[in-house]
Amino acid sequence: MDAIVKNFPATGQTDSRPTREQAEEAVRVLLRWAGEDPQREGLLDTPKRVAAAYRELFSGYDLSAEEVLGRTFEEVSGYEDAVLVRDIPFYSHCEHHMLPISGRAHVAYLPNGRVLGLSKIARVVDIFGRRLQTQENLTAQIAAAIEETLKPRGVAVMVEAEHMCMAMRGVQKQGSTTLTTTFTGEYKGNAAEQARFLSLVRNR
Ligand SMILES: Nc1nc2c(ncn2[C@@H]2O[C@H](COP(=O)(O)OP(=O)(O)OP(=O)(O)O)[C@@H](O)[C@H]2O)c(=O)[nH]1
Ligand SMILES: [Zn+2]
Repeated sequence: MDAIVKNFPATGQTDSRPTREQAEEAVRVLLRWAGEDPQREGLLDTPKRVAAAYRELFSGYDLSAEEVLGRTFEEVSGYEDAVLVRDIPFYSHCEHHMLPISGRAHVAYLPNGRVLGLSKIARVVDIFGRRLQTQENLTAQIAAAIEETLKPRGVAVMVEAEHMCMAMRGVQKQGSTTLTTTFTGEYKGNAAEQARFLSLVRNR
């Protein structure tokens, strides 16, 4: 849990960040490492583009899930059954190879008098997705962020994803997906609630 909390809210270390020029130089080194000539015309602007793309792909370090989830609604007319947002698409990058992970997250919670704006759940998936991740940590961080800010009766998160480090290289198994789940509160140890979550996710 410590690792989860440490990564939350944000870990944007702007003080120790290299300059854009240093980042671009690092891209030139990797281009040479790949066997390319960074001075080739088609590659001249590539370091600049890659540095900019990195700011976008890893923008989750500059965002705080706590801030995004801070606004909750209390007027819910006594609604207390599960709220499920399923099929939230996301891209992330594995922390082992820095290669893409693409998948879908399904997030449910049991309200405790307060609910979240639905888009905020998808935003939280993006905040943690746009960091270097393992799928296990991504799943646990989404659950922990909702648990700690909304304090619902329980949270259920399922992530299904394909890892390019397993598809494009290494063991080269295209199309295999990894499934991870985290359950907190009333979902934890409650097989019936978990089964209901899984069937809501699965039944179209
Ligand atoms: N648990 C977990 N493992 C991951 C995730 N993303 C990638 N991996 C795995 O991390 C492992 C890293 O293994 P290492 O043996 O250190 O690295 P490697 O030699 O590049 O491994 P191979 O991919 O088997 O070639 C691999 O088995 C990857 O499939 C993830 O989200 N969760
Ligand atoms: Zn990997």
